[in-house]
Order: sequence, then structure tokens, then C-alpha cells
Amino acid sequence: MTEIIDGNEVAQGIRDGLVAGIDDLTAAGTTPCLATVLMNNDPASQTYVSMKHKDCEEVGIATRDIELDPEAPAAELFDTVDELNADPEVHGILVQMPLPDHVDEREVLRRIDPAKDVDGFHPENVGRLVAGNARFKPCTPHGVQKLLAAADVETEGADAVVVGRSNIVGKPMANLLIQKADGGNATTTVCHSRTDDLEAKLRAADIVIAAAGVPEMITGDMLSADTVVIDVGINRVETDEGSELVGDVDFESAKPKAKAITPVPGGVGPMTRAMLLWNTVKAASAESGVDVRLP
Ligand SMILES: Nc1nc(=O)c2c([nH]1)NC[C@@H]1CN(c3ccc(C(=O)N[C@@H](CCC(=O)O)C(=O)O)cc3)C=[N+]21
Repeated sequence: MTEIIDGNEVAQGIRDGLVAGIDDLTAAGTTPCLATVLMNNDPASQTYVSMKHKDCEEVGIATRDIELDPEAPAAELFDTVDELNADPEVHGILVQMPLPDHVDEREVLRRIDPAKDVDGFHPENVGRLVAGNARFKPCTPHGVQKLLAAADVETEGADAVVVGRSNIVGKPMANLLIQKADGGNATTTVCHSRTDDLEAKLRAADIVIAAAGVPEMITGDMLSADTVVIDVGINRVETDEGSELVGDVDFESAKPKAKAITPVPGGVGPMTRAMLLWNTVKAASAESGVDVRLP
């Protein structure tokens, strides 16, 4: 029987596991605090940001909710980041992507204090991750590692195939999988839009991590039996009845081939949010010098 890996349940376990540390920090005078900055009018982004706030509230993390006019000059966002960097009560800063075209994303990421960069996107934190000395693991790939561990999937010695090479998922995912560490030690292949014979790579995989952003591009006939399939894709597609969320994997055809598989929604998405809380607690712990146990 194929195991359906329940991301909502694993994420709930992470949140529950964070509460004791958050309480300890709060008792010591440091309530962890996450600031979000939203500078777009995309309804999906607004939904994601409000889910992040709700998660924080559940576990006792304080929040700041900043919304900027998408038409505002880039300097307004830079000033906001500078203020949050300087605010001793703020431990984590998340600038929601995407940003308007007139704002240079790289410049924003460079501007965030690396000690508050709970997305793990600042070049210093990217460098540390690659060097095997991560401060903040990016939330989505970190969440995938936690899902694999929760499903008792051994990465050591496994052949892992990551489909997609983005800075936010594909690249950090591959970096985590090759680390000489728990959740790593996998022989890792990164596939992308220019890969020749993707199917041959997928068929040779023990673990497939789909993060290409192409709806249902991976179908069951492309997989070997007993593959572990992690679907990072979150694509809204139009249907006869309106619209629905689908992953990068065609769930119905992939499921019978898979040893274990994550659904969309209810798979990686909730884990991305849970690991954001995790990084915020880690940031508050580092800043305050109060050691806490992380789940
Ligand atoms: N600086 C920054 N950091 C991010 O981490 C970031 C971002 N910008 N921009 C947008 C993407 C997208 N993202 C999601 C996180 C959780 C779900 C999620 O929880 N999805 C649920 C519910 C989906 C739904 O119902 O809409 C699920 O898959 O079950 C989705 C998407 C974080 N992102």
C-alpha cells in the first residue's frame, strides 16, 4: 500500500514541538517575533501571509504585519527592511515574493540582516548552507527533509532526483541532500528544463522531489515502482468547476507506483509554513542567548 504522507499532520507535530521553546523564551523576556512584508496585490500571496500569521498566533509567536503599496518606490521597502533590522523586538523578517518589477529582489535579500533572514535567502546564508554550516535552512527544502524523516525514508545512499533548479527550492534542496549529515548523504541529480531524457533519470530514482512549477508534469509511467515522491509544486489550474490546486506530479497515476507520496494541498505547503516558525524560534534563541530545543 502506498503511504500518503500527511503534511498537515507532520506540520502540526512541528508546531506542537516548538511551543515549549517559545514559552521558555517568552518567560526569559524574549517573545519570538516574525515580521512579514507584503508588497503585491496577489490574492494567493495575501492568503499565504495570513496563514503564516495564524500559525504564529497558534504557537505564541508575535507578529508584525506590514503591507506596502505595490506602486510605491523601492526605497520604501528598503526603509522598511532597515527599520525591521534595527528593531530589537523583531527576530525574523519575511519579504513575501514576488515583488513588483521595479524592485530588485536581490537587493532586498542582501539588505535583510542575515541573523533575521528566516527564509534563508540572504547570500551569506546561502553560502553557509552550501558550506555545510547552515544558519537558517530555507523553509521548503527543510520541510521536505522533515517529511522524509517523518515517513522513515532513509536518504543516506539513496538516489535522489530533484526536478527544478530554483534558488528557493531546487538548489537548496540538492545542497541539503548532499550534505554529510542526517537527512543528507543522498546521491543527488538535479534535473531542469534542459535535461536530456528526464524519464531515464526519474526511473533510476529512489526519491523524486518535484519542484519545477509545471502542473502535473510527472506522471506514473515515468516512475519506477516503490519510488518516494515529494511534490513541492503548488499550481492553481482552471477546471470546469472553477479552479483547483495541483502539484507538479499527477497524483492519481503516480500514487500506485509510489512507496510514499505527498498530496497537494496538504503536503509540502504546510511544512514550509511550519519551518518558518522553526527558523523564527531559532533566530530568537540565537539573539537572546537562551538555548531551546527545536523539534
Ligand atoms: N519570502 C517568501 N517566502 C516564502 O516562503 C514564500 C514566498 N516568499 N512567496 C510565495 C511562496 C509560496 N509559499 C507557500 C507556503 C505555504 C503554502 C501552503 O501552506 N499551502 C497549503 C494550502 C494551499 C491553499 O489552500 O492555498 C497546502 O499546500 O496545503 C503555499 C505556498 C511560500 N512562499
